[in-house]
Amino acid sequence: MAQLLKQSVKLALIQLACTADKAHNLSHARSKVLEATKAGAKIVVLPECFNSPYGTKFFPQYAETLLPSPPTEKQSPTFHALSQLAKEAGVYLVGGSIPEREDSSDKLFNTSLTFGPRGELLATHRKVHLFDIDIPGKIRFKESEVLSPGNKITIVDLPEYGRIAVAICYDVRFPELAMIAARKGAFLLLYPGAFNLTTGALHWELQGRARAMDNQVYVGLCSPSRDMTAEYHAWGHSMVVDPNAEVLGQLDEKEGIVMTELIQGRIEEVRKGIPLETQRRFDVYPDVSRGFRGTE
Ligand SMILES: NC(=O)CC(=O)C(=O)O
Repeated sequence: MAQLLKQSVKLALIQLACTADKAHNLSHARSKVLEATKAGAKIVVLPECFNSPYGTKFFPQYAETLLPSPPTEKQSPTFHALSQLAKEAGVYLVGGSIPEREDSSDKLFNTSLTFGPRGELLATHRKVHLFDIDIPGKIRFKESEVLSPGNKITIVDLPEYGRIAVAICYDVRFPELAMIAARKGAFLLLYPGAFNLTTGALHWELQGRARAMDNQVYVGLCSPSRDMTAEYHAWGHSMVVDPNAEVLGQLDEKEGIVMTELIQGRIEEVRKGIPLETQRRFDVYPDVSRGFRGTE
């Protein structure tokens, strides 16, 4: 039987120090991506909102227009910078996320662009679940005050390696999305994300490990580093989890790169030991995702 990951591959998560200076963020991201690829990474991930501060008041100011695709350099300098960088480095680049403005509707989205090694755009994911929380005395954040949600699950085929899924931050809290991607054959679920000091300590690692454990796939969570002078304090702790829910690598709150080898055959090994796939009882829960098995 074909293995989900066609060959072992090095994954790098760049926990970038993100500032209010977009041009600086882009050139800094470039140097870190090149550092990771020189060390052998073939799939590289940037954090959520890597080229702007994270906050509803910043989204309109930093938003770029991505449609019609490809946008002009003026409409989206980030699109062009990421495309050129993926090509220069010869890697699959999951470009974190950026605030996007859809010109036709004037709606804003939190959007992730994935490029292939020839600089070609492979996928666009608009954050499906907006980060709306209110924990008294701790944190109130309402993305929906300015953002609109995306409406699709994003699965990307990397011909040499297999299938990955890309979603953004709060999306990780919704197991349905991860489950469907895994049933469709993804070997890796990637979440550019920016949890905070309240939810990060409680749920960041738990969410990553839970999605890996439930689905027996690799999971990567990629955060900005923490800046206590910024308005939003990111949790950091970018991490890679293996299909047995073991943490393969995790940073602290400072800037850095998590480099991990994803091993061909590991998913199948874990699934052989704990064969959830063949033990599911669709007769007991026929409405749950039976139709999502297979590769289409
Ligand atoms: N920033 C997010 O989208 C999500 C988050 O911080 C959380 O779920 O907690």
